[in-house]
Amino acid sequence: MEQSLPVYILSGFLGSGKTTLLQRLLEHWKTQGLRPAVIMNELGEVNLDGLLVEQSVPMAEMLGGCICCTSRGDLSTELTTLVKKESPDVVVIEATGAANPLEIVDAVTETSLYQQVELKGLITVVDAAHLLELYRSQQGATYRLMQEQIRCASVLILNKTDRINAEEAEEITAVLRKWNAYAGILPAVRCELEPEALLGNIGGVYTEDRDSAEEHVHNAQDGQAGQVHASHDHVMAYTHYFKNPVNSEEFERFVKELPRDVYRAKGIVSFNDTSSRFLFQYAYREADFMKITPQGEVPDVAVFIGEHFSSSGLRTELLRLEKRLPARPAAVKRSL
Ligand SMILES: Nc1nc2c(ncn2[C@@H]2O[C@H](COP(=O)(O)OP(=O)(O)OP(=O)(O)O)[C@@H](O)[C@H]2O)c(=O)[nH]1
Repeated sequence: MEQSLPVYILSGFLGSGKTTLLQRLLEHWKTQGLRPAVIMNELGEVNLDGLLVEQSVPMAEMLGGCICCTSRGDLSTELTTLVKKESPDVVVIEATGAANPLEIVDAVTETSLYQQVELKGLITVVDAAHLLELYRSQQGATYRLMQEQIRCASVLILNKTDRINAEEAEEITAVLRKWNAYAGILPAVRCELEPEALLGNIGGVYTEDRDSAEEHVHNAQDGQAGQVHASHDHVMAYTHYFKNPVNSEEFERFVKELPRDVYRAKGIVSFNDTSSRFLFQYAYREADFMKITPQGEVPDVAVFIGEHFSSSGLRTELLRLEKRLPARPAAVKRSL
């Protein structure tokens, strides 16, 4: 009998470390002589994470929206096309951090009705510090979405443990165990794990609360609270294309001072005071800048993802940094 194609879903909140893990998994499969392929979904209009994946890896991109919100058929079609065109040995679907994984599970299982694909597991990456903060405040749509991503995982990576202490690690591990009694919990920094240990730890995909999820979806359609599908309809993305380079220090300050409801940002920028271009990352109030020489034509662009933030406010600031708007007048002190 023809062997079925293993498919993994990578889930986890925005900026938790999914792409970091994806890079490790791809590396692992390639050293085993396998041909992995990726389906990447981004809320912004450009695939910046894709730049971090080696060009030889076949990739299908679904940009500008969340796969769990577009029709399931779209993902199913992408998967079918990718399999036919590239004949991979393994496929990873990296969902936007705002996606509800159960919808993606559905799309993959739908594909397996007419293709030899087998959903091997749903890996959820958790930002330990971010979850801990939300758990302590116990509210908000982000909290509910994280909870959902954790509940249906077949293995959980408790990532960014460098940002919490041992007691906090114990506290958050107990929370994960409470929400998901079945999945293995693997603590990590930068998703540094033995891929064998990770893949070996994957049980089946836990969809036992599928019925209650369906119920929630219907509730969402009825406009009631506590929805699953609509759990992230508050999430928005703003994509900014730069026409001019900006000053590196001013830009770093801008990133550092991003409003709190922007919880993820990333982009490629050219500075007028450095020779190289930079890939910048911002996740849960931590920023990272990395020199980059992108292959092919890649514009200078930044994507901001968050809840109900003012995209026009960000745009104005960025235009100022680019000197496309006059600088803000210095605050005038009132003299008595
Ligand atoms: N401190 C710390 N930072 C990390 C760790 N793992 C990843 N990061 C950083 O967190 C940022 C986001 O990591 P990604 O792997 O891009 O996260 P993601 O989940 O793919 O992000 P989205 O695709 O936007 O949802 C990057 O700047 C990483 O370098 C970790 O264990 N500790």
